[in-house]
Amino acid sequence: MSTNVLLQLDGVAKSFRSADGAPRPVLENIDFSLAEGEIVALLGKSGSGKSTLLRIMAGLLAADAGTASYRGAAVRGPVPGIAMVFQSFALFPWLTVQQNVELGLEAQGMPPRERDGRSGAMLELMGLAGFGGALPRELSGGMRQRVGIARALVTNPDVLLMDEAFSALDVLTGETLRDDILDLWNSHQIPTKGMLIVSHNIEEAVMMADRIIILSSAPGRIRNEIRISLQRPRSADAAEVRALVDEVYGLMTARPAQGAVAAAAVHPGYRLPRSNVSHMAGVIDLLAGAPFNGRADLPQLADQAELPDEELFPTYEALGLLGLAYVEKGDIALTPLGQRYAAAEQTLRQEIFGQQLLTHVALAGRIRQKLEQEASGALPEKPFLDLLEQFMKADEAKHVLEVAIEWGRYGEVYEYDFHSGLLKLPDQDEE
Ligand SMILES: Nc1ncnc2c1ncn2[C@@H]1O[C@H](COP(=O)(O)OP(=O)(O)OP(=O)(O)O)[C@@H](O)[C@H]1O
Repeated sequence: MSTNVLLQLDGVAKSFRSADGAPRPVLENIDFSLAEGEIVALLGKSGSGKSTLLRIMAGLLAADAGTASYRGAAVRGPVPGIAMVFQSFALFPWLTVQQNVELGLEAQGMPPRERDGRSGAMLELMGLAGFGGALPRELSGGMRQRVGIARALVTNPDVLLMDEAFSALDVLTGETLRDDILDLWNSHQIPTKGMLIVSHNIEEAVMMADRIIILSSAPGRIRNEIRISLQRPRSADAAEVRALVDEVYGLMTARPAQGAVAAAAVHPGYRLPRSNVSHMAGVIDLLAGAPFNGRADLPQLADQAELPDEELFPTYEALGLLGLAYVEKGDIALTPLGQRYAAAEQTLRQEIFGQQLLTHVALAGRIRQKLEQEASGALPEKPFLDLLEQFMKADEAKHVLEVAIEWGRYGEVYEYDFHSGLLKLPDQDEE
């Protein structure tokens, strides 16, 4: 591998303002480089700043501190040699496939005939021959993302940045597209020299990357780096691949204060993981039963759970927060309380859950306390949203409150009226 550096970040930091105007650090002290010949995957929890980092690299966003450079020159805006593929495809619906693909070439001032030749060749390479005249809505999700990738690659970028490019697609379509891109890369049919991919999918990262970087959250910092020296193409079933998936699982789910001892209450502005109660109960039941009997290797559990990593990680985190299970060295195990939950019938399950929620999730405790202080036992959700917006964007605050409401209703800690948007103490009369 050549040591020519394509992208480099030195001491990069970025904050966004929260609703009350206070800066909220999202990235801190990031040193990173992407060399020629490398594919690097960036993993991290939702909100750890992966997209922000990619946008800084692409010149779409300025860092507050530190520098971003491309081939030694500071990045101060979009750079012609760097192309990006988005999860949402980001196609113009009123333009044909070919017109979408040619956008970047047009911006470069390329004459129509040359554009036509280039886009035609790229459409063919991406398996889209014959679809140039179609509109995006006439295509399947997988085909649309092929257009997104063709649009990025048609400019012959030196560096390709992919932000969860496959996660909106069904598993098989995503894997096929990923393999196609790796084929193009391995066979040098594209001139791209380096790729940086953001993913939620550990297997995808292990299958593609020469290096995996794991970001910690709030603020995002580089927490781990794993080098992978396996030849591509790799087989998902190869023992080395499985071992790496295991290792990365372990690193991703490691919490600083973990173990059988339940964690302290998380801050009221903590981004509660988006896990629903049925996923949590499902994972507990799976873990408690045979063959796991209380402890499982994470990838094995993932196989059995039939849920994608995006759903499982928040669930592991939620179970950890609530002291029902913990993750350790690539395994997940039930705590004694988690065992009790697994053995209990519904009412006791809800009681255990509610108690843990009040003890370990400060937001739930706060809601309950404020409701108890109200003569009517009811409050609008607004003050709680305002509280959360001190720590996160409005749409995230809404999601976090939704999680707290779902968990609180299950644990019978408080009620929520979807019509009035009022939080209430549980109806005592029904007991
Ligand atoms: N323009 C913005 N204004 C305010 N806050 C922002 C902005 N863009 C991102 N953030 C916040 O920065 C944090 C990191 O966001 P980012 O999208 O980079 O995370 P991510 O790791 O890519 O998350 P995900 O995996 O969910 O896509 C989040 O808390 C997000 O709300």
